[in-house]
Amino acid sequence: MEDVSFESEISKTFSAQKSNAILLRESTSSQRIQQLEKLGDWIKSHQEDIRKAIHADFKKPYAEIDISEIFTVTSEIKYAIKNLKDWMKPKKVSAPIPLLGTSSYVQFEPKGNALIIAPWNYPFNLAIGPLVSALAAGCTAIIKPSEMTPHASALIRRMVGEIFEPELVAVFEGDVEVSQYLLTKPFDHIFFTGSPAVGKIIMKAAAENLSSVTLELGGKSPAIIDRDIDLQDATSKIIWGKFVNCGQTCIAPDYLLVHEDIIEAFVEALKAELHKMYDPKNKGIENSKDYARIVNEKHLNRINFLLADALTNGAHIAFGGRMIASGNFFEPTIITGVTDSMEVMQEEIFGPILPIVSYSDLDSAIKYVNSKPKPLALYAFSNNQEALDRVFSKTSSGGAVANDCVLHFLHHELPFGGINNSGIGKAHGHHGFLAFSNEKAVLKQRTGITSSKSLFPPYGFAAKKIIQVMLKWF
Ligand SMILES: NC(=O)c1ccc[n+]([C@@H]2O[C@H](COP(=O)([O-])OP(=O)(O)OC[C@H]3O[C@@H](n4cnc5c(N)ncnc54)[C@H](O)[C@@H]3O)[C@@H](O)[C@H]2O)c1
Repeated sequence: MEDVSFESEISKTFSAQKSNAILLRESTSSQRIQQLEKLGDWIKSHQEDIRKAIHADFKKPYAEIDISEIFTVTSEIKYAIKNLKDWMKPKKVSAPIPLLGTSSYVQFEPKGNALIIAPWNYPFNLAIGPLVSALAAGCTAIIKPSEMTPHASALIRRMVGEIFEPELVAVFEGDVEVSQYLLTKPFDHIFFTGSPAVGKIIMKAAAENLSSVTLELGGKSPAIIDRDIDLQDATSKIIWGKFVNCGQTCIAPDYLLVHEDIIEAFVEALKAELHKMYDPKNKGIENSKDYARIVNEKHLNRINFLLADALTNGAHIAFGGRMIASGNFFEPTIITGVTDSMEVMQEEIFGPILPIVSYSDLDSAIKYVNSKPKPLALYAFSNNQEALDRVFSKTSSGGAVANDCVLHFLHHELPFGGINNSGIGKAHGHHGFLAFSNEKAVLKQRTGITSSKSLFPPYGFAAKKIIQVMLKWF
C-alpha cells in the first residue's frame, strides 16, 4: 500500500520545491506578477467563501473580514505588482577610492524555498500576506495555517490547490506535530507569525539548518494617554483598536497608561464609546453582529481566569465582565485598580479585557514601559507634540502610532514587525520582499588598483607603501 503519511507528503513536496526554487532564481518580474494576479483574481472571485469560512471559525463580522483579511491581502498584492520591477532591479553602488575601477551592485535573488507558519487570529491575512512577499521575491512556499481556525485553514488549502502547482506553493494543515515535522526540513527561510514562546521553538529549530527567520510575535502593546487629549476622539479609536476581532489582535492596545488627572472622565468616555459601537439599542452586546467571539473554549477560560485573578487581587470592573460559555462570548471588559502583580499585567491578554493603570507624570509611564519587554506596538495620545516626541524617543517598540492605533499595519511603506521579544525582521511591501530575498553583493573587477596584484605577497616596498596610504587616508 502507498505510504501517504503527512511526513512522506511533506518530504515529497519539500524536494519538489527545492528543485523548483533553483529554476525560479531566473524568474522574471512578469512571471512573478502572473502568479500574484492569479492569487488576486481568486480572492476577488471568492470573497463570499472567505467571509463564510472565517465567520464560521469565530463569528468575525463580515465588515471586519473585508477590511482586515481581504483588503489587507489584495492591497498588498496590488502594491507588489506595481513595484516589483523596481524592487527586482539590481541596485548599483559606487566604489570606494581603494576599489576604483571596479563596478558593483546588489542583486536581489530569491532566498529559495520558504516555510510560512500562521496563527489563527487573522487566519487568512497572516498566511497569505507573507505568501505575497514570498512570490514577489521568487520563492516557493509551504504554508502551515493554524489548526484553531479549521474553516479558514481548509479554504486556504483549497485556494492554493486551485491556483498553484505544489512545487510552487503547497499547504499542510495540522497541529504542532505537522509544524514540528516541517521544521526538521532545511528551508531557506522561515516566516513565522505567532507567540513569543513558540517563536523561540521556531528559532531553535531554524538554527539546526541555519535557515533565516522572520518572527512576527506578540506581547503587551501599551497605549500612553496624556492629560492633554481630545477625549472623544482618543476613546473611540482605542475602543475600536482594542475590541476589533474581540481583542484578539497582536497590535491591539493591551493595556492603557492614563494620566491620573483625566482617568475618571476617560473611563466614562470609554464606556460611552463601547455602548455606541456595540450596543446602541441596549439589546446586549451578545446580540451585536459587529462583535466577534473568542476563538475556542480554551482561550475563553484563559481570559476568564485573567479577569478572575485581577478581581481577586483588588481590580474593579468598570464595564462588562460577562461571559456566555456557549458560543464563546466574552463581553468587552474594562478594569481599573490594576497592579503589576496581577496576571493580566504579566501576560499578553489577547482578548477583550482592557486594564487601566494611572500615572502621575509622563516619565513614570515611560519608565514603566521600559521595565517590560519591548512591545510590538506603542500608542501615544496627546495634543502636545513634545510629549509624543518624548514617548517615541525614550521607548523602543516594533512600531509606534501617535493619536490612533493599529493603522500602521495598513501602510505598505512602513516596515511591520517587532523587536526582540515582539519579533525579528520586518514584513509588508518592499520590506516583505526583502525578507524573502538574499541581497547578494556582486563586484566586477575591471581596471582597479586591486587588479594590478600589487598587494599580493611577497609584500615588497610598493605593497607596503600602498597599504600605508590606505591606512592613512581611507
Ligand atoms: N506580529 C504579528 O504580526 C502577529 C500577528 C498575529 C498574531 N501574533 C501573535 O500570535 C499569538 C497568537 O497566535 P497563536 O495562538 O496562533 O500563536 P501560536 O504561537 O500558539 O501558534 C502559531 C502557529 O505555530 C504553530 N505551533 C504552535 N505550537 C508549536 C510548536 N510547539 N512547534 C511548532 N509550531 C507550533 C501553530 O500550529 C500555529 O500554526 C499572539 O502572541 C499574537 O500576538 C503576532
